Amino acid sequence: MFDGLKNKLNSFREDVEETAEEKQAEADETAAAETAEADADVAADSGEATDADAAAAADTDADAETDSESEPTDGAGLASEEAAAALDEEREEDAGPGRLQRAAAFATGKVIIEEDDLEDPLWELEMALLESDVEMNVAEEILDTVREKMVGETRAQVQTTGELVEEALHDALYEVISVGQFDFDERVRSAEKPVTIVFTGVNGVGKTTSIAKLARYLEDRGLSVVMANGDTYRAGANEQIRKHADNLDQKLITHEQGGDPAAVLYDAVEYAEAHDVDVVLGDTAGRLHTSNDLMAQLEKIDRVVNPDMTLFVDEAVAGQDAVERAKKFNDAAEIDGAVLTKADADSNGGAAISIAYVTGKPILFLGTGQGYDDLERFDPERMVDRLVGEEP
Ligand SMILES: Nc1nc2c(ncn2[C@@H]2O[C@H](COP(=O)(O)OP(=O)(O)OP(=O)(O)O)[C@@H](O)[C@H]2O)c(=O)[nH]1
Repeated sequence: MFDGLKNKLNSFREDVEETAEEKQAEADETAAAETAEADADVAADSGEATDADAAAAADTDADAETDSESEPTDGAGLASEEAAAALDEEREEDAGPGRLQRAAAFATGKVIIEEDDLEDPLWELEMALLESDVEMNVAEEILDTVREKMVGETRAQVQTTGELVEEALHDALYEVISVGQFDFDERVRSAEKPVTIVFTGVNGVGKTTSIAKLARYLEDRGLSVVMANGDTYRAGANEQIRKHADNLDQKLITHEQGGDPAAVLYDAVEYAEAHDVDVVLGDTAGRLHTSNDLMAQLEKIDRVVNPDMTLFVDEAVAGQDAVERAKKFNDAAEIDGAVLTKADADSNGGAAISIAYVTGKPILFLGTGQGYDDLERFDPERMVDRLVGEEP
Protein backbone atom coordinates (compact mmCIF):
# COMPACT_ATOMS: atom_id res chain seq x y z
CA MET A 1 0.00 0.00 0.00
CA PHE A 2 1.34 3.45 -1.02
CA ASP A 3 4.75 1.94 -1.84
CA GLY A 4 5.58 4.41 -4.63
CA LEU A 5 5.09 7.42 -2.38
CA LYS A 6 6.89 5.75 0.49
CA ASN A 7 9.94 5.25 -1.73
CA LYS A 8 9.84 8.87 -2.86
CA LEU A 9 9.68 10.14 0.70
CA ASN A 10 12.62 7.92 1.49
CA SER A 11 14.56 9.49 -1.40
CA PHE A 12 13.94 12.90 0.15
CA ARG A 13 15.44 11.67 3.39
CA GLU A 14 18.46 10.34 1.52
CA ASP A 15 18.88 13.62 -0.39
CA VAL A 16 18.92 15.65 2.81
CA GLU A 17 21.25 13.18 4.51
CA GLU A 18 23.64 13.44 1.57
CA THR A 19 23.55 17.25 1.75
CA ALA A 20 24.21 17.09 5.47
CA GLU A 21 27.15 14.71 4.98
CA GLU A 22 28.69 17.04 2.42
CA LYS A 23 28.29 19.96 4.83
CA GLN A 24 29.84 17.93 7.61
CA ALA A 25 32.85 17.04 5.47
CA GLU A 26 33.31 20.70 4.50
CA ALA A 27 33.00 21.76 8.13
CA ASP A 28 35.52 19.16 9.26
CA GLU A 29 37.99 20.39 6.66
CA THR A 30 37.52 24.03 7.69
CA ALA A 31 37.86 23.15 11.37
CA ALA A 32 41.05 21.16 10.72
CA ALA A 33 42.55 24.02 8.68
CA GLU A 34 41.66 26.56 11.39
CA THR A 35 43.23 24.42 14.12
CA ALA A 36 46.44 23.99 12.11
CA GLU A 37 46.59 27.74 11.47
CA ALA A 38 46.03 28.54 15.15
CA ASP A 39 48.74 26.07 16.27
CA ALA A 40 51.18 27.58 13.83
CA ASP A 41 50.41 31.10 15.17
CA VAL A 42 50.90 30.02 18.77
CA ALA A 43 54.24 28.36 17.92
CA ALA A 44 55.44 31.46 16.07
CA ASP A 45 54.42 33.83 18.90
CA SER A 46 56.08 31.79 21.63
CA GLY A 47 59.27 31.43 19.54
CA GLU A 48 59.61 35.22 19.34
CA ALA A 49 59.11 35.63 23.08
CA THR A 50 61.80 33.06 23.89
CA ASP A 51 64.38 34.84 21.71
CA ALA A 52 63.65 38.23 23.29
CA ASP A 53 63.84 36.90 26.84
CA ALA A 54 67.04 35.01 26.13
CA ALA A 55 68.65 38.23 24.89
CA ALA A 56 67.50 40.09 28.02
CA ALA A 57 68.86 37.32 30.24
CA ALA A 58 72.21 37.48 28.49
CA ASP A 59 72.38 41.25 29.20
CA THR A 60 71.55 40.65 32.87
CA ASP A 61 74.23 37.96 33.12
CA ALA A 62 76.80 40.28 31.66
CA ASP A 63 75.87 43.25 33.91
CA ALA A 64 75.24 41.61 37.29
CA GLU A 65 76.83 38.22 36.86
CA THR A 66 73.72 36.69 38.52
CA ASP A 67 72.65 33.07 37.96
CA SER A 68 69.29 33.29 36.25
CA GLU A 69 69.14 30.00 34.34
CA SER A 70 65.46 29.41 34.88
CA GLU A 71 64.24 32.88 33.94
CA PRO A 72 64.25 32.54 30.18
CA THR A 73 61.99 29.46 30.48
CA ASP A 74 59.54 31.19 32.85
CA GLY A 75 59.52 34.27 30.67
CA ALA A 76 58.87 32.15 27.57
CA GLY A 77 55.98 30.34 29.39
CA LEU A 78 54.29 33.62 30.34
CA ALA A 79 54.58 35.05 26.85
CA SER A 80 53.18 31.85 25.37
CA GLU A 81 50.13 31.90 27.72
CA GLU A 82 49.47 35.55 26.93
CA ALA A 83 49.70 34.84 23.21
CA ALA A 84 47.32 31.92 23.49
CA ALA A 85 44.85 34.00 25.54
CA ALA A 86 45.03 36.81 22.99
CA LEU A 87 44.43 34.30 20.20
CA ASP A 88 41.43 32.84 22.01
CA GLU A 89 40.01 36.32 22.49
CA GLU A 90 40.58 37.08 18.85
CA ARG A 91 38.79 33.86 17.81
CA GLU A 92 35.82 34.60 20.05
CA GLU A 93 35.51 38.08 18.57
CA ASP A 94 35.43 36.57 15.07
CA ALA A 95 32.78 34.06 15.96
CA GLY A 96 29.22 35.36 16.39
CA PRO A 97 26.88 33.20 18.47
CA GLY A 98 25.71 31.39 15.32
CA ARG A 99 29.26 30.46 14.40
CA LEU A 100 30.07 29.20 17.86
CA GLN A 101 26.89 27.17 17.95
CA ARG A 102 27.63 25.72 14.53
CA ALA A 103 31.15 24.93 15.61
CA ALA A 104 29.76 23.09 18.64
CA ALA A 105 27.30 21.25 16.44
CA PHE A 106 30.00 20.19 14.03
CA ALA A 107 32.18 19.02 16.91
CA THR A 108 29.40 16.73 18.07
CA GLY A 109 28.80 15.40 14.59
CA LYS A 110 25.56 17.28 14.00
CA VAL A 111 24.86 19.53 11.08
CA ILE A 112 22.79 22.64 10.93
CA ILE A 113 20.39 22.67 8.01
CA GLU A 114 19.94 26.00 6.33
CA GLU A 115 17.26 27.03 3.88
CA ASP A 116 19.66 26.92 0.92
CA ASP A 117 20.63 23.34 1.71
CA LEU A 118 17.02 22.27 1.38
CA GLU A 119 16.24 24.03 -1.87
CA ASP A 120 17.04 21.10 -4.17
CA PRO A 121 15.71 18.29 -1.96
CA LEU A 122 12.49 20.26 -1.36
CA TRP A 123 12.02 20.79 -5.06
CA GLU A 124 12.45 17.05 -5.59
CA LEU A 125 9.97 16.41 -2.79
CA GLU A 126 7.41 18.70 -4.37
CA MET A 127 7.75 16.90 -7.70
CA ALA A 128 7.43 13.55 -5.94
CA LEU A 129 4.25 14.62 -4.13
CA LEU A 130 2.66 15.99 -7.30
CA GLU A 131 3.61 12.86 -9.26
CA SER A 132 1.95 10.87 -6.50
CA ASP A 133 -1.30 12.74 -7.08
CA VAL A 134 -1.09 14.86 -3.97
CA GLU A 135 -3.24 17.94 -4.55
CA MET A 136 -1.23 21.12 -5.22
CA ASN A 137 -2.27 23.07 -2.08
CA VAL A 138 -1.71 20.01 0.06
CA ALA A 139 1.79 19.58 -1.38
CA GLU A 140 2.55 23.25 -0.64
CA GLU A 141 1.34 22.87 2.92
CA ILE A 142 3.52 19.80 3.41
CA LEU A 143 6.57 21.61 2.02
CA ASP A 144 5.97 24.64 4.24
CA THR A 145 5.79 22.49 7.34
CA VAL A 146 8.86 20.44 6.41
CA ARG A 147 10.85 23.62 5.74
CA GLU A 148 9.71 25.18 9.01
CA LYS A 149 10.57 22.06 11.02
CA MET A 150 13.97 21.48 9.45
CA VAL A 151 15.57 24.86 8.98
CA GLY A 152 17.19 26.03 12.18
CA GLU A 153 19.88 25.19 14.61
CA THR A 154 18.36 24.00 17.85
CA ARG A 155 16.59 20.94 16.48
CA ALA A 156 19.52 19.98 14.33
CA GLN A 157 21.71 19.62 17.37
CA VAL A 158 19.64 17.02 19.12
CA GLN A 159 18.98 14.63 16.26
CA THR A 160 20.61 12.84 13.40
CA THR A 161 19.68 14.22 10.01
CA GLY A 162 17.64 11.08 9.22
CA GLU A 163 15.60 11.48 12.41
CA LEU A 164 15.09 15.14 11.72
CA VAL A 165 13.75 14.45 8.22
CA GLU A 166 11.54 11.66 9.48
CA GLU A 167 10.05 13.82 12.20
CA ALA A 168 9.50 16.76 9.87
CA LEU A 169 7.77 14.56 7.28
CA HIS A 170 5.74 12.85 9.98
CA ASP A 171 4.46 16.15 11.36
CA ALA A 172 3.82 17.65 7.93
CA LEU A 173 1.86 14.62 6.70
CA TYR A 174 -0.03 14.17 9.96
CA GLU A 175 -1.16 17.78 9.89
CA VAL A 176 -2.87 17.42 6.50
CA ILE A 177 -4.08 13.83 6.88
CA SER A 178 -5.70 14.18 10.28
CA VAL A 179 -7.96 17.13 9.41
CA GLY A 180 -11.45 16.73 10.89
CA GLN A 181 -10.94 13.25 12.36
CA PHE A 182 -13.61 12.02 14.77
CA ASP A 183 -14.38 8.72 16.45
CA PHE A 184 -16.85 7.08 14.05
CA ASP A 185 -17.68 4.18 16.38
CA GLU A 186 -18.39 6.51 19.27
CA ARG A 187 -20.56 8.78 17.14
CA VAL A 188 -22.66 5.84 15.97
CA ARG A 189 -22.89 4.35 19.46
CA SER A 190 -23.96 7.58 21.10
CA ALA A 191 -26.44 8.77 18.44
CA GLU A 192 -30.15 8.28 18.78
CA LYS A 193 -31.24 5.09 16.96
CA PRO A 194 -31.75 4.39 14.20
CA VAL A 195 -28.64 6.08 12.87
CA THR A 196 -29.02 6.80 9.16
CA ILE A 197 -25.90 6.81 7.00
CA VAL A 198 -26.16 7.71 3.32
CA PHE A 199 -23.41 6.91 0.82
CA THR A 200 -22.62 9.11 -2.17
CA GLY A 201 -20.03 8.89 -4.94
CA VAL A 202 -19.77 7.94 -8.60
CA ASN A 203 -20.43 4.49 -10.08
CA GLY A 204 -18.03 1.62 -9.91
CA VAL A 205 -15.72 2.92 -7.18
CA GLY A 206 -16.80 0.33 -4.63
CA LYS A 207 -19.76 2.06 -3.00
CA THR A 208 -22.02 -0.97 -2.77
CA THR A 209 -19.18 -3.21 -1.60
CA SER A 210 -18.26 -0.63 1.05
CA ILE A 211 -21.85 -0.56 2.36
CA ALA A 212 -21.71 -4.35 2.67
CA LYS A 213 -18.34 -4.15 4.45
CA LEU A 214 -19.69 -1.52 6.82
CA ALA A 215 -22.71 -3.69 7.59
CA ARG A 216 -20.27 -6.44 8.64
CA TYR A 217 -18.15 -3.91 10.59
CA LEU A 218 -21.15 -2.64 12.57
CA GLU A 219 -22.51 -6.11 13.19
CA ASP A 220 -19.10 -7.13 14.57
CA ARG A 221 -19.54 -4.28 17.06
CA GLY A 222 -22.93 -5.48 18.20
CA LEU A 223 -25.06 -3.12 16.10
CA SER A 224 -27.94 -4.29 13.92
CA VAL A 225 -28.23 -3.01 10.35
CA VAL A 226 -30.74 -2.59 7.54
CA MET A 227 -29.44 -1.90 4.03
CA ALA A 228 -31.41 0.24 1.55
CA ASN A 229 -30.88 0.60 -2.16
CA GLY A 230 -31.38 4.25 -3.05
CA ASP A 231 -29.80 3.61 -6.45
CA THR A 232 -33.08 3.22 -8.30
CA TYR A 233 -31.52 4.59 -11.47
CA ARG A 234 -29.19 1.83 -12.62
CA ALA A 235 -30.47 -1.46 -14.00
CA GLY A 236 -29.12 -4.35 -11.97
CA ALA A 237 -28.40 -2.26 -8.87
CA ASN A 238 -31.01 -4.12 -6.79
CA GLU A 239 -29.55 -7.50 -7.74
CA GLN A 240 -26.02 -6.36 -6.97
CA ILE A 241 -26.77 -5.13 -3.46
CA ARG A 242 -29.13 -8.09 -2.87
CA LYS A 243 -26.21 -10.47 -3.38
CA HIS A 244 -24.25 -8.72 -0.65
CA ALA A 245 -27.25 -8.58 1.71
CA ASP A 246 -27.84 -12.31 1.20
CA ASN A 247 -24.18 -13.15 1.73
CA LEU A 248 -24.20 -11.19 4.98
CA ASP A 249 -27.68 -12.25 5.98
CA GLN A 250 -28.83 -8.64 6.29
CA LYS A 251 -32.26 -7.13 5.71
CA LEU A 252 -32.48 -5.08 2.48
CA ILE A 253 -35.13 -2.55 1.44
CA THR A 254 -35.55 -1.95 -2.31
CA HIS A 255 -38.09 -0.38 -4.69
CA GLU A 256 -38.60 -0.91 -8.40
CA GLN A 257 -36.05 0.58 -10.77
CA GLY A 258 -37.00 4.20 -11.52
CA GLY A 259 -38.60 4.71 -8.09
CA ASP A 260 -37.91 7.57 -5.71
CA PRO A 261 -34.62 7.03 -3.80
CA ALA A 262 -35.81 9.19 -0.89
CA ALA A 263 -38.86 6.93 -0.56
CA VAL A 264 -36.64 3.83 -0.32
CA LEU A 265 -34.60 5.38 2.45
CA TYR A 266 -37.73 6.56 4.23
CA ASP A 267 -39.08 3.00 4.20
CA ALA A 268 -35.75 1.70 5.54
CA VAL A 269 -35.85 4.17 8.44
CA GLU A 270 -39.45 3.16 9.19
CA TYR A 271 -38.42 -0.48 9.12
CA ALA A 272 -35.52 0.24 11.49
CA GLU A 273 -37.78 2.11 13.90
CA ALA A 274 -40.36 -0.65 13.87
CA HIS A 275 -37.78 -3.41 14.39
CA ASP A 276 -35.33 -1.71 16.75
CA VAL A 277 -32.58 -1.75 14.17
CA ASP A 278 -29.59 0.41 15.07
CA VAL A 279 -28.25 1.59 11.73
CA VAL A 280 -29.66 2.26 8.23
CA LEU A 281 -27.08 2.10 5.44
CA GLY A 282 -28.44 3.77 2.29
CA ASP A 283 -26.89 3.49 -1.16
CA THR A 284 -27.55 6.26 -3.68
CA ALA A 285 -27.22 6.49 -7.45
CA GLY A 286 -23.68 7.25 -8.45
CA ARG A 287 -24.36 9.66 -11.23
CA LEU A 288 -21.83 12.31 -12.03
CA HIS A 289 -21.43 15.08 -9.54
CA THR A 290 -22.12 17.62 -12.27
CA SER A 291 -25.64 16.33 -12.65
CA ASN A 292 -28.31 18.60 -11.20
CA ASP A 293 -30.56 15.57 -10.84
CA LEU A 294 -28.16 13.97 -8.46
CA MET A 295 -27.97 17.05 -6.31
CA ALA A 296 -31.73 17.44 -6.30
CA GLN A 297 -31.97 13.80 -5.30
CA LEU A 298 -29.50 14.17 -2.43
CA GLU A 299 -31.29 17.28 -1.24
CA LYS A 300 -34.58 15.41 -1.21
CA ILE A 301 -33.02 12.54 0.76
CA ASP A 302 -31.72 15.13 3.22
CA ARG A 303 -35.20 16.60 3.63
CA VAL A 304 -37.01 13.29 3.89
CA VAL A 305 -34.76 11.25 6.16
CA ASN A 306 -32.35 13.84 7.54
CA PRO A 307 -29.35 11.45 7.64
CA ASP A 308 -27.03 11.43 10.62
CA MET A 309 -24.05 11.04 8.31
CA THR A 310 -23.34 11.32 4.61
CA LEU A 311 -20.23 9.45 3.56
CA PHE A 312 -18.53 10.02 0.23
CA VAL A 313 -17.00 6.91 -1.34
CA ASP A 314 -14.24 6.95 -3.93
CA GLU A 315 -11.29 4.86 -4.94
CA ALA A 316 -7.74 5.65 -3.83
CA VAL A 317 -6.43 4.64 -7.24
CA ALA A 318 -8.36 7.53 -8.86
CA GLY A 319 -5.86 9.95 -7.29
CA GLN A 320 -6.50 13.58 -8.22
CA ASP A 321 -9.87 12.68 -9.77
CA ALA A 322 -11.03 11.30 -6.44
CA VAL A 323 -9.87 14.47 -4.68
CA GLU A 324 -11.67 16.65 -7.22
CA ARG A 325 -14.88 14.61 -6.90
CA ALA A 326 -14.72 14.70 -3.10
CA LYS A 327 -14.55 18.47 -3.24
CA LYS A 328 -17.44 18.77 -5.70
CA PHE A 329 -19.68 16.34 -3.83
CA ASN A 330 -18.93 18.12 -0.56
CA ASP A 331 -19.69 21.51 -2.09
CA ALA A 332 -22.97 20.28 -3.50
CA ALA A 333 -24.24 18.16 -0.60
CA GLU A 334 -22.09 18.41 2.49
CA ILE A 335 -20.37 15.19 3.47
CA ASP A 336 -19.31 14.14 6.97
CA GLY A 337 -16.44 11.94 5.92
CA ALA A 338 -15.03 9.70 3.21
CA VAL A 339 -14.43 6.03 2.54
CA LEU A 340 -11.42 5.41 0.31
CA THR A 341 -11.62 2.07 -1.46
CA LYS A 342 -8.94 0.02 -3.24
CA ALA A 343 -6.17 1.38 -1.04
CA ASP A 344 -4.63 -2.09 -1.40
CA ALA A 345 -4.09 -1.39 -5.10
CA ASP A 346 -2.84 2.18 -4.71
CA SER A 347 0.85 2.92 -4.83
CA ASN A 348 0.56 6.72 -4.88
CA GLY A 349 -1.36 7.63 -1.76
CA GLY A 350 -2.20 11.09 -3.15
CA ALA A 351 -5.95 10.81 -2.55
CA ALA A 352 -5.43 9.42 0.95
CA ILE A 353 -3.20 12.36 1.80
CA SER A 354 -5.26 15.08 0.15
CA ILE A 355 -8.99 14.44 0.64
CA ALA A 356 -9.28 15.53 4.28
CA TYR A 357 -7.29 18.72 3.76
CA VAL A 358 -9.18 19.69 0.60
CA THR A 359 -12.68 18.97 1.92
CA GLY A 360 -12.11 19.61 5.62
CA LYS A 361 -13.81 16.23 6.21
CA PRO A 362 -11.93 13.18 7.40
CA ILE A 363 -11.28 9.90 5.67
CA LEU A 364 -12.98 7.44 8.01
CA PHE A 365 -12.35 4.08 6.35
CA LEU A 366 -9.97 2.47 3.90
CA GLY A 367 -11.08 -0.39 1.67
CA THR A 368 -8.21 -2.83 1.57
CA GLY A 369 -9.50 -5.69 -0.58
CA GLN A 370 -12.57 -7.37 -2.02
CA GLY A 371 -13.57 -9.36 1.06
CA TYR A 372 -16.19 -8.16 3.54
CA ASP A 373 -13.57 -7.88 6.26
CA ASP A 374 -11.27 -5.77 4.11
CA LEU A 375 -12.28 -2.50 5.73
CA GLU A 376 -9.96 -0.60 8.02
CA ARG A 377 -10.71 2.35 10.27
CA PHE A 378 -8.58 5.16 8.88
CA ASP A 379 -5.97 6.04 11.48
CA PRO A 380 -3.89 9.11 10.51
CA GLU A 381 -1.01 8.05 12.77
CA ARG A 382 -0.91 4.61 11.17
CA MET A 383 -1.14 6.11 7.70
CA VAL A 384 1.85 8.35 8.42
CA ASP A 385 3.79 5.41 9.87
CA ARG A 386 3.10 3.53 6.66
CA LEU A 387 4.55 6.40 4.66
CA VAL A 388 7.60 7.36 6.68
CA GLY A 389 8.00 4.60 9.23
CA GLU A 390 8.45 0.87 9.39
CA GLU A 391 4.82 -0.15 8.96
CA PRO A 392 4.17 -2.03 5.69
N1 LIG B 1 -9.10 -4.38 -4.46
C1 LIG B 1 -10.23 -3.85 -4.01
N2 LIG B 1 -11.36 -3.92 -4.73
C2 LIG B 1 -12.50 -3.36 -4.25
C3 LIG B 1 -12.51 -2.67 -3.02
N3 LIG B 1 -13.77 -2.20 -2.82
C4 LIG B 1 -14.49 -2.60 -3.90
N4 LIG B 1 -13.75 -3.29 -4.76
C5 LIG B 1 -14.15 -3.87 -6.04
O1 LIG B 1 -14.53 -2.84 -6.92
C6 LIG B 1 -15.52 -3.26 -7.82
C7 LIG B 1 -16.66 -2.25 -7.85
O2 LIG B 1 -17.30 -2.29 -6.61
P1 LIG B 1 -18.85 -1.96 -6.45
O3 LIG B 1 -19.18 -2.04 -5.02
O4 LIG B 1 -19.64 -2.76 -7.40
O5 LIG B 1 -18.85 -0.48 -6.92
P2 LIG B 1 -20.02 0.59 -6.82
O6 LIG B 1 -19.43 1.90 -6.55
O7 LIG B 1 -21.10 0.15 -5.95
O8 LIG B 1 -20.47 0.56 -8.26
P3 LIG B 1 -21.93 0.73 -8.72
O9 LIG B 1 -22.73 -0.28 -7.97
O10 LIG B 1 -21.77 0.42 -10.16
O11 LIG B 1 -22.29 2.12 -8.42
C8 LIG B 1 -15.93 -4.65 -7.33
O12 LIG B 1 -15.30 -5.61 -8.12
C9 LIG B 1 -15.40 -4.71 -5.91
O13 LIG B 1 -15.07 -6.01 -5.50
C10 LIG B 1 -11.27 -2.57 -2.28
O14 LIG B 1 -11.19 -1.97 -1.21
N5 LIG B 1 -10.17 -3.17 -2.81
